[in-house]
Amino acid sequence: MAELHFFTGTMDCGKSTLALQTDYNHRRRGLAGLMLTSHDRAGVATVSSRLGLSADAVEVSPSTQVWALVAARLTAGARIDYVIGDEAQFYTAEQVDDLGRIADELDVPVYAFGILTDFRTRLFPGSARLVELADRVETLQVEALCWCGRRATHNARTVGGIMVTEGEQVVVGDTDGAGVVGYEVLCRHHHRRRMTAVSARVAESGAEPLPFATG
Ligand SMILES: Nc1ncnc2c1ncn2[C@@H]1O[C@H](COP(=O)(O)OP(=O)(O)O)[C@@H](O)[C@H]1O
Ligand SMILES: Cc1cn([C@H]2C[C@H](O)[C@@H](COP(=O)(O)O)O2)c(=O)[nH]c1=O
Repeated sequence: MAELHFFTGTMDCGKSTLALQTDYNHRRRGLAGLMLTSHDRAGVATVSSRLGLSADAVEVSPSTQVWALVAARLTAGARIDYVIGDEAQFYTAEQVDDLGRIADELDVPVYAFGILTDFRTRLFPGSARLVELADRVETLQVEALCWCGRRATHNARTVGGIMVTEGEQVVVGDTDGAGVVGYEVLCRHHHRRRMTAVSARVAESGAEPLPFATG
C-alpha cells in the first residue's frame, strides 16, 4: 500500500534538497515521477535548492486539479511511479486530499515537502491538511539554527531585518538577507520576543533600530 509522506521543517532546512534527492534516487532505479511545486523562489514550475540544484516541475495554482492532472497523464500513457510535491504548504486542502487519493487509489507513493507554519506561527492550509492525512509526518534532521544557536523552530518575516507580524500569509521570499522583505528562522523563545539577529545586535549596542515599519 503506497503512503502519503510529509516532510516538514523550517525554511532553509533542506526540504527542496531532499525532494530533489528523492526524485534522483527514484530515477536512478528507472522509475518515472511527477514533480509538483508552487511559488518556488526561483520561479514558476521549478523546484530549487539553495545548494544549487533545480528541476522542472508542474506548477500547482489554486485551480489545479491534482487528481485530474495525474489521471489525464496516466490515460495518455505516461508512467507515474511516484509523486513529489514541494512547497506543499501552498496547496489547497482539496489538492492535498487528491494526494492522499493518489496514494490510496493508484498505489503511487507521494512525498510532500513544506513548511508547517507561517510568519505568525499559524498552520498553512496545505500543511494542516497534510498533518491530518499523511501516513507519516517527518521533521527534517538538518537543524536550521536561530541566531542564538538554538534549533530554529519558527519562521519570522522581516522588513529590514526587523520582525513583522502583519501582512498577507503568502509572500515569496528568502532567508538570505538580500531583499528588504525577507525571512529569518528563530527559536520559539526569540520568535515570541520578536528578536531577530538585527534587533539583538541593536539591543546589544544600545543603538536605535532602523525606521522600518514593524507591523
Ligand atoms: N553553501 C552551502 N554549503 C553547504 N550547505 C548549504 C549551503 N547552502 C545551503 N546549504 C544547505 O542547504 C539547506 C537549505 O536547503 P533547501 O533545500 O534550499 O532548504 P528548504 O527547501 O528547506 O528551504 C541548508 O539548511 C544547508 O544545510
Ligand atoms: C514563513 C512564510 C514563508 N513564506 C514563503 C517564503 C518562501 O517563498 C516559502 C518557503 O520556502 P522554503 O523553500 O521553505 O524556504 O514560503 C510565505 O509565503 N509566508 C510565510 O509566512
